[in-house]
Amino acid sequence: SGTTRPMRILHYVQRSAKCGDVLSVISAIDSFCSKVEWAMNVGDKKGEILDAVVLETRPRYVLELGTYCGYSTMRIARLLPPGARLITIEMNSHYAQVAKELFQHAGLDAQDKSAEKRPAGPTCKVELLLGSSSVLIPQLKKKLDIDKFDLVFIDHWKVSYLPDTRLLEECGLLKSGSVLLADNVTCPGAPDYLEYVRNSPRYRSQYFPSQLEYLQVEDGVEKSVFLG
Ligand SMILES: CCCNc1ncnc2c1ncn2[C@@H]1O[C@H](/C=C/CNC(=O)c2cc(-c3ccc(F)cc3)cc(O)c2O)[C@H](C)[C@H]1O
Ligand SMILES: [Mg+2]
Repeated sequence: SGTTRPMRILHYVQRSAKCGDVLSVISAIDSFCSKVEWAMNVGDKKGEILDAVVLETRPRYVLELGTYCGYSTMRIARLLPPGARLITIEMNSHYAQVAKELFQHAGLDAQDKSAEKRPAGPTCKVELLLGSSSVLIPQLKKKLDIDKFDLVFIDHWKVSYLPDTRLLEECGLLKSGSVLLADNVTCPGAPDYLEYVRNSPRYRSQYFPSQLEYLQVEDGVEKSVFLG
């Protein structure tokens, strides 16, 4: 069988992005996906909103739901100070593998946390967990010694945004001031999630209009601050 789209992205990056240069990997993915083959990365326009929220939040503990090829993982990781931890959850082993190889090319010290033997304590910034968020979220406190997340980037299946947000609340993984940033709240849309964060007294929500990655279609991201 042929190659997959994530593999074609990886091969393009390996051929055309500078090793160890995360910015050149990010721009190589954006040029491939705007000129050769569309892919569902958050992209450069919404990516700038993501960057601004990361810089404004200065998070020490970040969670990403839906790694896919790791494009947004790299956008976030490059802006984190040493000592910060970025946990990204991906249920598809092929996508997780491609993301890991992209992290390697970018020179991001990423660890596959699903590997049994792992060095004590966080030795690296990006921790890629293979599995479903609904299974892994309840295990994060115990397995990774994480108490609360300062920032959560939500970009997995759109029907899972709301149940996983409720799960994060129930597992006590959000503190007053925690920021949720959700991609695609307009296209493809996450109507039940939007209704929840915009009407719940526990969140202060704000919509950032933008465009769907690599296209002239309207999309946007929703930033919701948990009020405790
Ligand atoms: C238990 C399940 C939940 N738990 C989970 N636990 C762990 N990993 C999970 C879970 N659920 C999903 N994943 C992983 O996350 C990724 C999934 C990402 C999904 N993203 C979209 O669907 C999208 C669509 C469009 C779009 C726009 C316009 C169009 F015309 C077409 C497409 C644009 C966009 O920016 C988009 O992000 C990855 C593929 C998948 O394996
Ligand atoms: Mg998305």
